[in-house]
Amino acid sequence: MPAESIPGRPPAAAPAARPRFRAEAAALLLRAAKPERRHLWIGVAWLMVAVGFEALGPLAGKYLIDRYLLPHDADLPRIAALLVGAMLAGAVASWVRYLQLVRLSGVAMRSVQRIREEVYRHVLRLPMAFFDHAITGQLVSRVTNDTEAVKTLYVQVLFVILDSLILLAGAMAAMLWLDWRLMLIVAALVPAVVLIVFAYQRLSAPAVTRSRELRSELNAHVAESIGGMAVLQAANAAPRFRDRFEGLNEGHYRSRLGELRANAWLLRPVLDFLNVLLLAVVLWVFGLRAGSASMNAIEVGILYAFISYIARVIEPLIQITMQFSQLQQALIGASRVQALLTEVESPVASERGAVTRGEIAIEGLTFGYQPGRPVLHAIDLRIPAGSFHGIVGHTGSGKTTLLSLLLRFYAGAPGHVRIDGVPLEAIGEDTFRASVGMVPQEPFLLAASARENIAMGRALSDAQVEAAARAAHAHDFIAALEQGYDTLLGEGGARLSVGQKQLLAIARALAGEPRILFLDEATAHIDSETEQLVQQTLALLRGRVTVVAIAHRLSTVREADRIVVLNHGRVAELGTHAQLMVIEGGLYQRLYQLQQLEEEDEEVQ
Ligand SMILES: Nc1ncnc2c1ncn2[C@@H]1O[C@H](COP(=O)(O)OP(=O)(O)OP(=O)(O)O)[C@@H](O)[C@H]1O
Repeated sequence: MPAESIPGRPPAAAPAARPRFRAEAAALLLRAAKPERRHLWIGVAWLMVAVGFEALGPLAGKYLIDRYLLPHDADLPRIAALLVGAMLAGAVASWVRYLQLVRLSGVAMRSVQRIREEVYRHVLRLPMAFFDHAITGQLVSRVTNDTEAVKTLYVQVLFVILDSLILLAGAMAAMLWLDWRLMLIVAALVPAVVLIVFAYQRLSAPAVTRSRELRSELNAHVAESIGGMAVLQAANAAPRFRDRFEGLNEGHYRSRLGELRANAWLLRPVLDFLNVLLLAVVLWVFGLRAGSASMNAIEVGILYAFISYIARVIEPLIQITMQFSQLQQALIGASRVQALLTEVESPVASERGAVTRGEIAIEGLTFGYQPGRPVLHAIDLRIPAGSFHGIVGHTGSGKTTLLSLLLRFYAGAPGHVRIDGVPLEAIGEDTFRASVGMVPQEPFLLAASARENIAMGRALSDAQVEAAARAAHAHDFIAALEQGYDTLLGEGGARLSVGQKQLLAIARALAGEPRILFLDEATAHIDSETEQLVQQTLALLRGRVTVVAIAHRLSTVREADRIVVLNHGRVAELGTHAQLMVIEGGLYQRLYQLQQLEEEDEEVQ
């Protein structure tokens, strides 16, 4: 099978090339270092001091040649003082460079830290609709790799460029002072370098963008393969996944190579050639002057200084051009981070409303994931505080969608759901989440201890955690683990059976002492005996907690105060088990009879 044939994965978004994103990315990079202004200035000051000390070397050399060597003036104490002075200047320059590096690296690291936190906080506030389309590996890549762009910018790009510019300015000023005509010849280098950089950018930009995208796709592919390893192996899909990985990896290698080629052809060699050319021109000019007999002893010192300075002009220019590749990468990384940051967060509700009793009123609720394709149609439902409601219906009838709306995971039509008379969207986020518990269809467990999984970061005492586990009938199996509540459960709770994970998820929801509890197929994976225990738990909550439970297994909701039967997104039937069972040819009755037949079949087998 060809490498690109695994379906279901959209290509990585590529906002990087658009100028608006570039400008925003640059703004993001600058914003990251804003609180560090003081450190930035101190770092730049150290940089200038270091460059100043470094510039003294050639001047000392020129002075030595002109003043002592050519006139054969063997004033040893003075020569020694000059040499010691030059060495001291070098030592001071090295020390100040160290101070500068520490200061500026600190700025860069803290900026990365800040941006990474900002991105992660933002991801936590994104609406669930975003995650319907997001690809985990790519998101991870944004938060970890792309935020590093900031470090590259500050440690490598800006300061190398700044450093080089200061060196360049220093060297040019010194040359201007020594001989302005020669300085003009050297200055001709600058437009040549600008041209080279321009050509480099044109050549390498597509490769840089592509390699970033492919790296993020590689991450996504690895994350997806590891997440679905059991299915992947069982479906013998490993060869196809391997082929796709190798295809991506090959693409990544090629785009990196394209980038390196542009680097290797354009930057260093061309600039090195210019260096040689320039030296030749300067020597030629000196040669002409010697020929016209206007050269005197002083000019030899100037020649020495010039040759030293040309190296000092070429090196910063090479450094500056080399940084453009890094700058390119930094901007592309930053524009990907910026694209994520511009995703609209879930609206923050005011802190006015609160859940007091737990009464839910739904009126005319219509909702669809895509415009014009409703999944729920004009739902009307009153769920009194403290009651137990079951939701049943065929696969795809909209049960989870209804629960997701009640949980505020999606912004449904505002004003159609009220809790205790307050519109859902007006209840403060913290109050809402503290009052509403949820047991999801797929129990999600952290790679942490059983205790941490129940507490989920809430300040709960050991006694509260244990009480919740007992109520959910999870205490016995947790206590039987080798370190009881402190046993690490492995990634995704890999150490537990699916049924045990469900019980733990129920314990977690109960530990928050919610006013309203939503369960989405919480009994799907537990045996009948444990299911009865869960039913007892739910019965105990009656009157205190409003329970809304989706169940495929109808026995779970048999005792509910009312059962809502959904059919193609509409409430088809509503009533107690007994009331629904007498609707001749009714949906519930049929579902119930079918399930009983299935159970009988299982018993016979
Ligand atoms: N995130 C989503 N984006 C787009 N469509 C969705 C999304 N989630 C569900 N749907 C669609 O909405 C409809 C109702 O799905 P929902 O998950 O609510 O059904 P359900 O009754 O809970 O099914 P099940 O019993 O299988 O869990 C389905 O047609 C489904 O394809």
